[in-house]
Amino acid sequence: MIRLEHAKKTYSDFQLDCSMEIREGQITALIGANGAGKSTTFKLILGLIRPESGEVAVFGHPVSELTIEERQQIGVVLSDAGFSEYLTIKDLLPILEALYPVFDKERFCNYCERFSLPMDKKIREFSTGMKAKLKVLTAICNRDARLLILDEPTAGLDVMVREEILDLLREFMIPGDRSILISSHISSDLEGLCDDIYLIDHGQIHFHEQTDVLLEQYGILKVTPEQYETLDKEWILKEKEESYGYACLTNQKQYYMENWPQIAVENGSVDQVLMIMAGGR
Ligand SMILES: Nc1ncnc2c1ncn2[C@@H]1O[C@H](COP(=O)(O)OP(=O)(O)OP(=O)(O)O)[C@@H](O)[C@H]1O
Repeated sequence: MIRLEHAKKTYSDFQLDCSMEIREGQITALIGANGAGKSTTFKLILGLIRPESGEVAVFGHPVSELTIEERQQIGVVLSDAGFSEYLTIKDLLPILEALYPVFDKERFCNYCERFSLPMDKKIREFSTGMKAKLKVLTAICNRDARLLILDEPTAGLDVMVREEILDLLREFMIPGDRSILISSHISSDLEGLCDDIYLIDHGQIHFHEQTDVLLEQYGILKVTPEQYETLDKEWILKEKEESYGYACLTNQKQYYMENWPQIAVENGSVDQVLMIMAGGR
C-alpha cells in the first residue's frame, strides 16, 4: 500500500532517510521519540512535502500521481491539525459532507452517539480525549477509506479512551484488504494492535520486525560480567551495561534458554526491546 525507499528530507538540523513498507491487511506502527521524524515521514507519504531524493509510493505509484479517487481512499489524522474550535459537530456535518463526497454521515452520527460526543457543544469545550475521538471518527467515516494514516492519534489520552480508539481501528480492519499506518512515541500503546513495527531514531529506521516474531523470539538476557564472558554472542543484537552486568537483546531467546538455563531471560516487551535497540551498543 505504501513504500518508501530512502526517502530523504533535510531541515537545518535534521535529516530524514526513511525506507519502509506498509502492506495490505496489516497495521504498521512507526515508533520514535519526540523529534525522531514520524510526522516528517507522514507528510512525505501524504505529499505535503516532497522528498529531495528516493521514492515515496502509495497504492503502487508516486504520491504526486495519485488520482482524486485514490486520495479519497486515504483517511488521515495529523497530530498538528484539527477542527475549528468554534464549531460544534452539528456545524461540522455539512462541511464534512461538502468536503468529502464519500463521507458516511449516518455512521459518523452513530459513532458520535456511541462515543458520547455531543452534537451541540463547541469543540473548544471538548476534552483532549473527545477531540482525539472526533479526529479518528472523521478519518474512518470516509466510506471509501482503505488506508488510514494516523499520526499519534492516542497522544495524551487515558487508558480507557485509548482502548476505545484502538477498538475502532480493529473494527476498521475487519474487511481484510485495508491497512493502517499509525505512529506513537509510546510503544506499549501499539503492542496489542500492530502486525509490524518500525522504530525511527534521528531520522533513520533503526529496527523493523513483525510484532509476533518480536514477542515470540526476542528476549533480554540479564547476565553478570562472568556469565557474559561465557555467552555465545552470535545471536546478541545489542547490549547495554547495567548495574548487575549486561542486558543483552537477542532474537533467539529459546537458544539461550536451552543452552544457558542459569541465565535470567525476560520476554521482550516492545518497549524494552526498542529501548535497548535505541540505546545499546
Ligand atoms: N518545517 C520544518 N522546518 C524545520 N525543521 C523541521 C520542520 N518540520 C520538522 N522539523 C524538524 O524535524 C525533526 C523531526 O520532526 P518531526 O515532527 O518529524 O518529529 P516527530 O517524530 O513527529 O516528533 P513528535 O513526536 O514530537 O511529534 C525535528 O527536529 C523538527 O524540529
